[in-house]
Amino acid sequence: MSLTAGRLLDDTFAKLKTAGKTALIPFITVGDPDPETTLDILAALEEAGADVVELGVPYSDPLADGPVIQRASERALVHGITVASCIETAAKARERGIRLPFVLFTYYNPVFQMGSDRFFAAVKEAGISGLIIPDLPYEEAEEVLGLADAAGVKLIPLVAPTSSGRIAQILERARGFVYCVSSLGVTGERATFNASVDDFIASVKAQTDLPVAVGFGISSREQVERFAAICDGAVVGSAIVRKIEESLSQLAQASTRDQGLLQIRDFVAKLRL
Ligand SMILES: O=P(O)(O)OC[C@@H](O)[C@@H](O)c1c[nH]c2ccccc12
Repeated sequence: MSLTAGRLLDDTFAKLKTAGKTALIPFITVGDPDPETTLDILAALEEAGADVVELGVPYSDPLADGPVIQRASERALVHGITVASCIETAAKARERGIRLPFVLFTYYNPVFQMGSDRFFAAVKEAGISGLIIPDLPYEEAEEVLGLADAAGVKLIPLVAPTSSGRIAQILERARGFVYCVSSLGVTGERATFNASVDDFIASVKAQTDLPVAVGFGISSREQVERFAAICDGAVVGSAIVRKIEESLSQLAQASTRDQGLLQIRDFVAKLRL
C-alpha cells in the first residue's frame, strides 16, 4: 500500500533522525522562471540531496517575503500561476518520478478564493504531504485543520520568537513538523542570527515531539551546520531562489539550460550535510 502523502513526510523525518541527520528543506516559487523549468529544478533539488521541498504559491501581496522571493513571485505570476496550477505541478513532478515529500506553501487568500473543499480535494489528489499557511486567520484555523487532517495533509505551523505566549496553543494543533522562524522581519539571507534563537528553538523542542525545523535567513553550509546542531531541519529559500534568479539567462536557452540547472543543483548539494 503506498504511503499516504502525510506519512511520507513523517517517514522522511524518522529516517533522518535514525541516521542522525538534519532535513535539508529548500523553498522555491512554483512557476519561477516558468512551470516547465520548475519541474527541472525540482529534479535538480532531489539530485542535490534535498529531503523535503516547500512549493511556494506565488502571491501578489507576499507580506512576509523579502525582495528575492517577491521578484520570484512576480516572475511566476507573469505565467498566470495559480494555487491550482501549483498543486498540478506537484502532481506532474510525481509523474516525472520525483519522490520528495512536497509541502505546499501558500498565503491564505488563494486558498479562500479556490474554496477549501476544492483546495483540499486537489491537494489530496496530488499527493502533497504538508501545508504551510503563514497568515491563516486564527478563527479559520480549527476548520482548516479539520479539512487538512481529513485530506491526510499535515498543517505545519510557523512559530516565531514573538509567538511566545501562544506557542503551547500552536503546538497543540501542530502536524508534520514545527517551523521555527529564526528572526523577526521578512524572508531573506542573513549574515548573522540573534543569539537568542538557540534558546527559542530549544524552548519549542522542549514542548513538542514533532520534528522542529528552522528557516529565515539560512544561506550557507556553515549556517545549516549551525542549526543542524539544535534542530531537525533547515529551510533555505531566498538563497536558492537567488541562485535561480542568477541562472535565468542560462535557463532561458536550450544550449545553456543544463548548465543553469547544474549551478542550482551544485549550490544546494553544498548545503547537504
Ligand atoms: O527565504 P529564507 O530567508 O531562506 O526563508 C525561508 C522562506 O523563504 C520560506 O520558508 C518562506 C517563503 N515565504 C515565507 C513567508 C513566511 C514564512 C516563510 C516563508
